[in-house]
Amino acid sequence: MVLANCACPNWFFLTYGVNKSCGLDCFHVDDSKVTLNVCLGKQFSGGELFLWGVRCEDHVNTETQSEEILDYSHVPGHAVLHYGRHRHGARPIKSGHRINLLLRCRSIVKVVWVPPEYGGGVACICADGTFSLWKEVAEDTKPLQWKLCKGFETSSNQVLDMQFGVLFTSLKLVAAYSNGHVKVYELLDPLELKNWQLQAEFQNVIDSTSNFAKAACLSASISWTPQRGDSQQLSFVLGFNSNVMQLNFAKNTDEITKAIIGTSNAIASVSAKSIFLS
Ligand SMILES: O=C(O)CCC(=O)C(=O)O
Ligand SMILES: [Fe+2]
Repeated sequence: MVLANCACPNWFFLTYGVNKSCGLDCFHVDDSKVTLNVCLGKQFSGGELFLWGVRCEDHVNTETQSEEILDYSHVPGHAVLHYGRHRHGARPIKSGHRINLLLRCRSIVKVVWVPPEYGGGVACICADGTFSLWKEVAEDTKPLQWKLCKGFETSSNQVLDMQFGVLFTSLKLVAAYSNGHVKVYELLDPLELKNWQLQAEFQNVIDSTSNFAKAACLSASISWTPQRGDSQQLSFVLGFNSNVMQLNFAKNTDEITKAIIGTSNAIASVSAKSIFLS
């Protein structure tokens, strides 16, 4: 199983002809940070690429301003590089055939299986710091495919690490972000991998960042503590590396943040080292 070719197809060829084109109905955003679209040939007319402005996930269907509209006629041997979130599509081919190489830059840096009792799926962190959940779709005649279940909103912060934690019937997911925040999500419906609720959010370097306002995390590593007996508490340790030397040195012992996650939603107390949910 090669996930890179399924969940985040990095590159593929497109062939369009008069009866096979993308058309206005395929107006879309790509599942990538940036897309490189190289026209390889051959002879064709029509098939222009139209671009209608960059939008975030929540505003993908908002109005287009006239100054945002850009029509580009493909030229064999030339390439276009655009943001994945730049809304775009291709007009129908009027004659001939067009072949393009599409390279979607969104390589995977980490995959984690969803615990088996919650179905076959994986979480992916991509090199651009985005983070999503994918489910296997098996159809008899077709090769195994991966379908996007949930893309987590990361704003301009990158996800550095994530891990699942299982507490009785509840599935939790903890993610560490480049701005030093840690988010704990809970799955609301065990049968619906897309329904997650943010249960807690905290700063993992809470004392230190007030002194170093611009501190950011460069890497992080999370591990859930093995559960003992029938303990009703779940905890994890988080190690991180920040861009502020003093944080990594002077606060050496604070690099490990320990969080105790109980069964309900409220944060009872927060300190540099411990988060208690009760
Ligand atoms: O046909 C084109 O040039 C654009 C195709 C495209 O945007 C895509 O496949 O994602
Ligand atoms: Fe596209």
